Amino acid sequence: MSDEVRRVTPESDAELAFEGALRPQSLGEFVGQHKVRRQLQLLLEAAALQSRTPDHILLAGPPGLGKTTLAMIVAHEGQRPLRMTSGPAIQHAGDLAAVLSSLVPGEVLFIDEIHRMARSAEEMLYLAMEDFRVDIMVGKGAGATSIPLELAPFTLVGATTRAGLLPNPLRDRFGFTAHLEFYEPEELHQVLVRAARLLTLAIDDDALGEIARRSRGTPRIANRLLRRVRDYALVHGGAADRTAVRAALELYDVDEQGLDRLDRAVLSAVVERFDGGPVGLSTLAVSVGEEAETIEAVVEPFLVRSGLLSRTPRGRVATVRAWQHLGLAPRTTVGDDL
Ligand SMILES: Nc1ncnc2c1ncn2[C@@H]1O[C@H](COP(=O)(O)OP(=O)(O)OP(=O)(O)O)[C@@H](O)[C@H]1O
Repeated sequence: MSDEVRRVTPESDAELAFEGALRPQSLGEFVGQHKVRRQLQLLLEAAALQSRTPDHILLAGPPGLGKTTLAMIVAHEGQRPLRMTSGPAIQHAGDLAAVLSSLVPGEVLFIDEIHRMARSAEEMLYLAMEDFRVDIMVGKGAGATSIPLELAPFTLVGATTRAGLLPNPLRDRFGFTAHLEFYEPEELHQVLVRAARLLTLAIDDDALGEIARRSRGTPRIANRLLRRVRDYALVHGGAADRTAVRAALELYDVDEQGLDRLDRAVLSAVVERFDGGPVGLSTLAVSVGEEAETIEAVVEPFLVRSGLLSRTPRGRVATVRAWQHLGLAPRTTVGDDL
């Protein structure tokens, strides 16, 4: 995985521990995503009333929006054990069989980055999700036989940054798919108020508002910037106020709209090197020295949502707002109306 993918995932063990401490434990504590929360609540309550395992759940959306947190909440609210693994850790059907066959009744199985699981394992998962059964192949060639193995009923919670990459048969086996959206600044403000309280951090409300506005609509980034501002105030011996936020965010290359270095590199490439576009994803990725997957799953969703970039059938196009954001006069040819 590239550096920039890691950039939006936890950066270190310290950050993992920090995230763990701030993770909401219940749907009531989970900020924002109102529709998804109500839908999940209904699904969990219905399952509880019927004393059965909740349907399988697919959580889709950019990194850091709360997919892992929601998986933990599903387990916690239903007082069920949770097993966590990830697509890249399942490279063979046997890896999955080992996990599935050791689940206890009612367990929640969380598979992060489920789109990166091996194809052979995917096929095994279809049957497991539908019938709580797998067929284990024993032997090779003409003598190979399959032995059916009954599984304990479980709830699969899959997370993906790229729902479009999942094969339809897999997608169809989830009883519920939640598309997580970027958070509004007011919602991130609430996330930060809660984090500051849990960390017993003295920081003024204005400063929290400023961090919320510049956190790329992402709770993980909001919490991370809060830490950087805390560090800044600590080292400079001043208050954690709006001035400290501005100075800290400038130091970490976060601009007024919350764009970071890579966001701006992509935007500048489309505008300056490709004259506003359209430009294809792979050409764009090469020109900024980044993996296409990172651009597509991490950078673009936020630029599109911010009204700075458009995806068209012919490629990526910078909007008028993008030119303005970079302090340039918009060109006056095709694409300006986008
Ligand atoms: N709705 C929310 N309310 C409060 N905190 C949140 C919320 N969503 C996420 N967070 C916080 O943001 C951090 C990242 O969340 P989480 O790990 O669930 O994201 P993710 O979508 O699973 O990311 P990835 O795809 O990289 O695994 C956690 O510390 C979590 O506490």
